[in-house]
Amino acid sequence: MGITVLQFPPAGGIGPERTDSEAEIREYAEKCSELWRALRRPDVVVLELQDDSALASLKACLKRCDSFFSLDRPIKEKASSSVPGEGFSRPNGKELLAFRRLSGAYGLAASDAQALDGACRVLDSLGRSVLRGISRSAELDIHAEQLSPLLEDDPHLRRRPSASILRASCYPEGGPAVGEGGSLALAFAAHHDRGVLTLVASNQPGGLQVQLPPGAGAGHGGGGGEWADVPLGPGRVAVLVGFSLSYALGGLVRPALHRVAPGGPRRVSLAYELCFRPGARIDPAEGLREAATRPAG
Ligand SMILES: O=C(O)CCC(=O)C(=O)O
Ligand SMILES: [Fe+2]
Repeated sequence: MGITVLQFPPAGGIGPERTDSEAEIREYAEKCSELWRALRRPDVVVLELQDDSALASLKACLKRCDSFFSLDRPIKEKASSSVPGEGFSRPNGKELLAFRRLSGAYGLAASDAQALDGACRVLDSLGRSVLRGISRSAELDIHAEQLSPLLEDDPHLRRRPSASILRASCYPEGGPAVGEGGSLALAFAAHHDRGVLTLVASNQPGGLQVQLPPGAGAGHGGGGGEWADVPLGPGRVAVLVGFSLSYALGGLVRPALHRVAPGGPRRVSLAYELCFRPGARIDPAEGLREAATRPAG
């Protein structure tokens, strides 16, 4: 396991729908295979955004979140929600602003809500293009839209809160303070996400880490339990596989164990957990029937 940095989706579009240049289609197909092979190794994929307006939305949203987290506590608490896990909260020693599209504005300033909504759109579309990309890889080769019906339709069309959620987090400098209670360490605890993919962005390069499986480290054949730094920063988005995708693809890709490294500077990040829609029927055997009967190669 390691880190693969990839320019995806390639400049100018999401795929062959947008071009009839053979060279561009070939480049896209190669990127799809690279993406799949990296996730399957398993590596963490760091996407380098080619779309300036997507890059600008994420950067701006991160800056807004940074300002929000710098406000006085009573102002932030106005954005608390009665819905568990949404709005502003302080779970386990970090500060969290969890935003579900169409769930409500959580008492946020309109411009903050707009910035979070914009980041959701960018990361949602990026997640979907990753799913389309891996489906189109020569190795997996299932229909490009096979996973799409399992995702939700635009929440604005359905007029119902999104299943996917954006978590803006602010981690304190230095990590959990000793003596403040054991639960504080949970903000920095290693975990897997349950969704399809989690897309992580931060204007700061450091902080996110993934755990290497046994044997993958730089040491003498060992390496289990070593943590690898995931290089972020403006224009970069890490793609972490969650349990739902692993299940839907019959275990062909594994969920990524990740954490935020304790002991670093104060850090603000966005993590968008792309989820299947509620009630989606996921049948890995059916979904992979064709792929499974094709000779490996
Ligand atoms: O803040 C990060 O870099 C990661 C956050 C995360 O893992 C999560 O919200 O599930
Ligand atoms: Fe996570």
